[in-house]
Amino acid sequence: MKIITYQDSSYASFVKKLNRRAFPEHGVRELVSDIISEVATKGDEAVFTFAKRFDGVELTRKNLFVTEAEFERAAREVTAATKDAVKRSLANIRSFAKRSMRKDWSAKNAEGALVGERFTPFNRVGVYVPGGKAPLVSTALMTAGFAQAAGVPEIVGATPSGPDGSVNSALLYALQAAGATEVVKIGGAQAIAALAIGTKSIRPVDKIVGPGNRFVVEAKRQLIGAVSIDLLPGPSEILILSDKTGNPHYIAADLLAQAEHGGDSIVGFVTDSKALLGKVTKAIDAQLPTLSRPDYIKQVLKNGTFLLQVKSFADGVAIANDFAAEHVSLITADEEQWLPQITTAGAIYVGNDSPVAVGDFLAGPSHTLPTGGGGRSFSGLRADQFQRRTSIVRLDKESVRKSLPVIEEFARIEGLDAHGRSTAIRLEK
Ligand SMILES: NC(=O)c1ccc[n+]([C@@H]2O[C@H](COP(=O)([O-])OP(=O)(O)OC[C@H]3O[C@@H](n4cnc5c(N)ncnc54)[C@H](O)[C@@H]3O)[C@@H](O)[C@H]2O)c1
Ligand SMILES: [Zn+2]
Repeated sequence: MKIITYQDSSYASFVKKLNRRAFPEHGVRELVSDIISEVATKGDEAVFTFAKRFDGVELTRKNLFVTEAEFERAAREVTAATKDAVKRSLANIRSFAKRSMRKDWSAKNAEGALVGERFTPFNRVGVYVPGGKAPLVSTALMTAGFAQAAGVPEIVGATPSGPDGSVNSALLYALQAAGATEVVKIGGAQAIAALAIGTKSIRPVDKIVGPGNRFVVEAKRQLIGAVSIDLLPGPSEILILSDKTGNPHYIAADLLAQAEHGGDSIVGFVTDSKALLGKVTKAIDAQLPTLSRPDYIKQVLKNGTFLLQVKSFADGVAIANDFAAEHVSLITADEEQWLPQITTAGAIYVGNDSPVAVGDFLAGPSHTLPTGGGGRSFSGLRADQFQRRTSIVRLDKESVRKSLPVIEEFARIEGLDAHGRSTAIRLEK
């Protein structure tokens, strides 16, 4: 853990680095580009080769997709408690999704033409569910669940299988409950490429959503155009910003929960209270031995964790906006003042009693959120991202008459006679 205060000489340069931009890593960019070319030229065969190389599984056209029998077995194996948890989480997702969906509208413009927007669900989307480090059952709900709520008829789940070709039962159950109509047992950049470009066995999709490791994220970035995507959600992260009213035990617990994601996760704590910083440090040490993924946690504590003492709470807010964290926890006596000022976070958890874990699993908004500084330009996954928007325009003679002088002027400036003519002709007897 890096502990830094505003009085340290390294403070300024450390804070400057927190203002990040997500750039693709050099080696990853080339590797992913090669994987995409292979899938584009060799199709299924390339997919099978990479599945063997990276996931150690022998795939063929026969076992590439989850079968009906596998879905049935999963539903038998899953406990009633799991089914109930999935059901309750999906209920919150659906009601959240319903509210954030965009609705058709129409209105008259200044010339009296009818203009409006119509929203229709995408026909076929791919939902990537990471499978490398943990069976992310909740991620299946937090992606496919929104596509389902938006009325997408074909939802293709993709998740890497284990070396024996199986997929975790709870994950399969959740995917099906959240509306997946097919599940293909592949992961990594090759899965994204296959979904975007299509192979003999895998029909291409129109849009790909969902988080993943650096290979998955980079593949989504490179394939924009072939498909649209949601955002580039990479390794999970948290920034907890607290004044002296923060509960150190709760804060430590949230930091450790985030560290549990392992890998390149980033965990930050920012406070203007020296006393709280000391208490949080102690609480982390006290809680750590009681947790079950010590290796992942220790790795993140070593490489991706910082505790920062700022001079004023306003400095902390500025840092939070620069850092643009996936999750921000805001704990302050003056919520009314500070909450509106945090504008780049994927999600904000407010107050001592709002664990990020509840947002991960149950609250309603998708936990698929921008990371790596992406929060400055992207928002988290929402139901309206599964709606295609089409604008609609209808004129009558009267609105054509009122529009004509403006059309003719633009036609003249741009040298596009036929444009002017196509409008004027409608007023001829
Ligand atoms: N931001 C969010 O909303 C959010 C939500 C959930 C998970 N996540 C993140 O998603 C990530 C999941 O990563 P994961 O690794 O567990 O699962 P993953 O499914 O994303 O990646 C596993 C796949 O990567 C490929 N791969 C592995 N090593 C490779 C290599 N050396 N070269 C090329 N390809 C390789 C393999 O094909 C494998 O199938 C984590 O970082 C987690 O924090 C983010
Ligand atoms: Zn989490």
